[in-house]
Amino acid sequence: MKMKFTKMHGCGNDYVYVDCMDRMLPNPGKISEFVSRRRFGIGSDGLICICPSDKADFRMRMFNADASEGKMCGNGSRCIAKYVYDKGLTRKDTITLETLGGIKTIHMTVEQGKVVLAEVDMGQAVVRTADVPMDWPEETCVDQPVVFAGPDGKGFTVRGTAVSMGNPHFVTFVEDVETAPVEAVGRIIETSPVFPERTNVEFVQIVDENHVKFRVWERGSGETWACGTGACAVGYTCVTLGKAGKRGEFLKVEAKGGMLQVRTGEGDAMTLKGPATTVYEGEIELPEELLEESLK
Ligand SMILES: N[C@H](CCC[C@H](N)C(=O)O)C(=O)O
Repeated sequence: MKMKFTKMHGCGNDYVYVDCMDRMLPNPGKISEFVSRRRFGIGSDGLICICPSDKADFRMRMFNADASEGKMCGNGSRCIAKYVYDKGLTRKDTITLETLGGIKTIHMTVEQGKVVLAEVDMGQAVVRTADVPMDWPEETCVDQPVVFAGPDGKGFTVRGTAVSMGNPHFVTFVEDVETAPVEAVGRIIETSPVFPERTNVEFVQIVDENHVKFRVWERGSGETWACGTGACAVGYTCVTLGKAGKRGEFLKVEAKGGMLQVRTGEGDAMTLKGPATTVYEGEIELPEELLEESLK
């Protein structure tokens, strides 16, 4: 089967986008794993399917590079807005998007007929550990020392905050993101039994009161160059702990691949703003085995 796709990214968080308005892909998780391979595939952080919805204008299904399905994707939502507007699937410059993490509203900035910037109402940041989910004795884990098991079996402590943005995040502060042990520590935290559904992990450096930098280890995809839900978890944590930013104002949250802006509003309602970029369109032949597996 040949699959048409569009390669898009938000601050370097790149996905393969497929129009599934008429028909959902068979075995999308496996296709995500296949196309995501950096050297043997198209190369991406995962696969995003644009589907019809009976609750919103469109529906997003997003798959990580390891085939697992994600509940919400901030950068993906912005790119979907660009996709549907630029391709004429909608004429509205504000759309609603159904995700496994709830219905999100996206406002677009259009220049010369194309979307250049999109702002997403990301919903509420939630710190109840039962909702993250996190296996933790307290109702919340805000700036708490958490013990994880190292590869040698010995425990080590990371101070952090567990936040759900529809998907789980663990936010920790570091002196310098360049030298932060993103892969070594990120992988351990991602797969620790402390997070029964695994977690995304953000390493944050304060630059000044209006600007922070972060690197992210994503559940199911490894280190990515940006993460929209992660940026919101970072923005929320910075404002709540008084480390940077002000409630009701945008904070610059800089990812490895570019600048995102995050606002923590009334009732912890989060807003994410940033660019969305189309790289190229293509067509790929999918091996029959991939598709056959879906019939089992
Ligand atoms: N990159 C995405 C999040 C992917 C989430 C995924 N890694 C998971 O929670 O399983 C974002 O922009 O929000």
